[in-house]
Amino acid sequence: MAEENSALSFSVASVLEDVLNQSQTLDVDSRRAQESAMRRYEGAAWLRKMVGVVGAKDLPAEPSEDEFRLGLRSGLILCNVINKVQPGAVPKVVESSCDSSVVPDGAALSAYQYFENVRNFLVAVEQMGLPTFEASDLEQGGKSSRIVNCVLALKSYNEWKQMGGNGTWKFGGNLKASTPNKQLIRKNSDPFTNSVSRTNDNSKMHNSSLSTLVHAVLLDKKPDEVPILLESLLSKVMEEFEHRIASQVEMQKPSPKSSPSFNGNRTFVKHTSCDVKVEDKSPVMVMKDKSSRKNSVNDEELRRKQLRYQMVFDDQQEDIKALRQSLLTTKAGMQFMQRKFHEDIHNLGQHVLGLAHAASGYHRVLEENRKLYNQVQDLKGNIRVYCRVRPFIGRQSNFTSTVDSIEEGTISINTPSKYGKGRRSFNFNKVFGPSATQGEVFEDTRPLIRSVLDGYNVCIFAYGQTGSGKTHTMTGPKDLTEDNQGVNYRALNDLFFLAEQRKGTLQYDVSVQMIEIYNEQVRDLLSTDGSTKRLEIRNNSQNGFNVPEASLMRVSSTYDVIDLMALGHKNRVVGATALNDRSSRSHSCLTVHVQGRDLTSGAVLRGCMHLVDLAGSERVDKSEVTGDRLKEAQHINRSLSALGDVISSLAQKNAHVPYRNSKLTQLLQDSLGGQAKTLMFVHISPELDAVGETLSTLKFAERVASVELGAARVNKDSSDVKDLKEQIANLKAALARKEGEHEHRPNMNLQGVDPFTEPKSRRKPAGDTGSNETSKKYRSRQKTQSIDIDELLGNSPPWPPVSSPGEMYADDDRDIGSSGDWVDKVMVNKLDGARGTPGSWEAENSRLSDSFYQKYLPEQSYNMFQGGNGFDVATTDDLDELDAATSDSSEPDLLWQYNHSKLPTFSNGNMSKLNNLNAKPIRSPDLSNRTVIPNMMPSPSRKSTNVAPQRGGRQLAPAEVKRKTGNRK
Ligand SMILES: Nc1ncnc2c1ncn2[C@@H]1O[C@H](COP(=O)(O)OP(=O)(O)OP(=O)(O)O)[C@@H](O)[C@H]1O
Repeated sequence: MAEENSALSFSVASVLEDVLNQSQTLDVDSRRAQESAMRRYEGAAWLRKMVGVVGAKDLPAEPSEDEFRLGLRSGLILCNVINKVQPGAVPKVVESSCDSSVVPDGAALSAYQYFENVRNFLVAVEQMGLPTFEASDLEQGGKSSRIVNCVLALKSYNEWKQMGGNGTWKFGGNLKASTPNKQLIRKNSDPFTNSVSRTNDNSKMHNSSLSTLVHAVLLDKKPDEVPILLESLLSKVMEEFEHRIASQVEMQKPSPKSSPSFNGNRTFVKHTSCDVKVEDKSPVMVMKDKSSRKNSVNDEELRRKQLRYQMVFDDQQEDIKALRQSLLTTKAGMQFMQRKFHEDIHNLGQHVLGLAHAASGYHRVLEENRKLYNQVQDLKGNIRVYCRVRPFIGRQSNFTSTVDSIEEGTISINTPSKYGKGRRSFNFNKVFGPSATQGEVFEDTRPLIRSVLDGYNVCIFAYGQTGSGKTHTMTGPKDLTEDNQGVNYRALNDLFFLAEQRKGTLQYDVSVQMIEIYNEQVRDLLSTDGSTKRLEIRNNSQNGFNVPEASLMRVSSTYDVIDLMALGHKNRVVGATALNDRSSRSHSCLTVHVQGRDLTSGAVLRGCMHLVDLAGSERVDKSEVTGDRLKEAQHINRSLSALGDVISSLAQKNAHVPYRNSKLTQLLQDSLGGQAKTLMFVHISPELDAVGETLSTLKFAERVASVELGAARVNKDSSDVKDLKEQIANLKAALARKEGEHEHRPNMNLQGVDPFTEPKSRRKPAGDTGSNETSKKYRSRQKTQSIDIDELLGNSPPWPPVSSPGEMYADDDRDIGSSGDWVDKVMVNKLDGARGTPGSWEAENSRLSDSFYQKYLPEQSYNMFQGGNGFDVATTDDLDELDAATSDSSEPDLLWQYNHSKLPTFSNGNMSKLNNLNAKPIRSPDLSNRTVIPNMMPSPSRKSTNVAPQRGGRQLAPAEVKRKTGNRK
């Protein structure tokens, strides 16, 4: 409403203004007419003055335009006047012959005459440089103002001339006075005009300029004109006002022209509707219309802008559409990519899983390979070699080690320039670093212990330079605890543990011996009297293992072993050198005999194990030994050198192996080149100054590792085979007696008689064993009916040795054979008992032969001895295979024995045996039917049950051991 009021008040002011402007326009026109008349009158007056009233009788004093034009039409007045101003300007003036009044409108003169005067006048005027006019201007409708202007210019010229004609004549009249707009412009200083202009400039000035405008309009008006003018003005105002009101009302209505979408600006609409009326408006209205036009232009511009915006908007819509489309496409693409990505990730995951699987498989395969490698080694019968690095001891902890790295089975040694600077790697079955515990070291040895119980021969020996830790590994340190016990204690402990576990099915007897080889003499470390008897090493026909003829002590618990070993270690020669304050000056060997009886089948398993702690090789310049120590060192080095020779020839597969060159190699003969399971612990010292010894030790160990053993065989006799063996032994004994009687000699040389137990190479030369001492013992044993078959055969010193458990206890005069441990003796005793009349060889032989042939020759023994194709007797090899299948050995050992029996190509010279074996059934039903041996040939197990247990099985109290032994150190 306020807006409407303001629009209304504006309209009143502008209406009034418009009215005043209109009246002003009228006023200007009248003034213009007045001015023109005035100039005309001035011209007419001057002309009349110049030519006289008579001469200018056709020209009234205040002529109208027509009168002025007609009065001058003949040209006479003009020519006469100009000749007065400029004499001779028109040389000849055609005068009128008659009174012009008679001929109205100059018709009395001919047109030609008039024209000549006019023309002459115009030429003269032009020549004078005065403004001219057209001759036609003198005619009706011509522009009289131009004629007036020319006359006034002539007048001015005349006046200038009369004034003296000084300077340049300049006409002050307005040559273009006929142009009203110019005149209006020239009159811009007029308050009215200013008012309009200001109104145009600023509508706020309307009210103030209005009074000025009215004042200006009325200023020069006569008093009697004012009421009429005001009346007209007011009526105009009212009329315009009503018109504006109507327009306002019209504007209130929605205009069909106005676009609803185009901001609905009413002012714009109003001005648009007024556009057509601009020409009819007052000056104020014209200004308003101009404003409207301007608004219209703005409107157009806006419309164009709107169109542009619309186009831009449309374009943007299109773009948005396109963007949306591309967004959708991108989204779909992204989803596709995402799916693809997930698929790829999944595939990648699968691939990684596959790889991980493959990797774990690869590791499994590696592990498997390692196992297989060991198995192949086992199949090849190689000696296992474990390497152990001694830690720095005492104050050596900061010393640099020669050991560069240790990885599973590989040890790398940094070699100084002297040995070809760089690194040298050695591969063994296992390498134990300086931090390896006694328990860890034993863990990898355990399967071999189990093998002993399963009837295998085992040899574990420690090799290395002096002070490298051999005794530590095999026995332990000086201050022994359960944790730092060495292999010997742990092995025996395990044996008892396993024996205990198996006691429901197998009954084990365990006996130990302990010897040392000191200065090339075999000495009994468990001798009760502390003597240093020289003993021999010989083959035990029971298990085919070279064993010493030393005291055989039955043990039934770990405590027994601890006591006995304490005794043995006391007896062992130990001396201080520059390299080791407790240097072992001898090779020591703890031999463990195990005999297990199957409680149901009666089969007997015999295992034998050497646990050898070698004396250390030493450079005497380093060990700084003299006297006895030097002599010991020389013996030690010589025997180790002999061991090296044996290893070399075994590695080179020489036909001849020099076992007999030393007691040590004799002892280890079956362990190195036989059918035992052998493990060597090679020890090295970490010190830099020992690197030479370390390298040669490791090279030696590598060589040992390459030595191929014969296939390990289980020492198991079934009841039948055992009985057969007993029969054979009896036959041998009978034969020997017979021959002895025949030759009247008590000792017989039966060399080459026993094809089963004694290889030719191992037999001693005739006469070598028949020492007086032995003969005496033999004779004394005869009294107690306790003899050894080998003793009987006379080709070796008596076995078991004189320092048997029976002899260990001087007050116990028991029969060695009565313990039932060793079959040979049991058999002999049995035979003796059965024989009734000792020495009756014929009768005995006849009885044995009868018995033997009745039982076996027709079916078995004949074939067995003759190699015929009759009854298939299970040979030792058959039994080995059977054992392999039934033994509760640890897996590697089972594989060992199984593969050895199955894959003869890896074993030496067993092909023919295995071929036979494969052709035969493993266990013949007939054989099982024939395993029962008549009463006259009781099995050792039965025999043993008849024999009262002796003190050999009792645990030896340390005090008792001490009492019975002397300390040689
Ligand atoms: N693995 C080990 N951990 C701790 N100490 C060790 C280890 N091996 C050896 N020793 C110590 O090193 C020293 C020498 O060891 P040890 O007597 O066993 O050597 P050796 O090879 O038997 O020497 P030798 O040949 O002269 O008899 C001993 O004091 C021993 O306790």
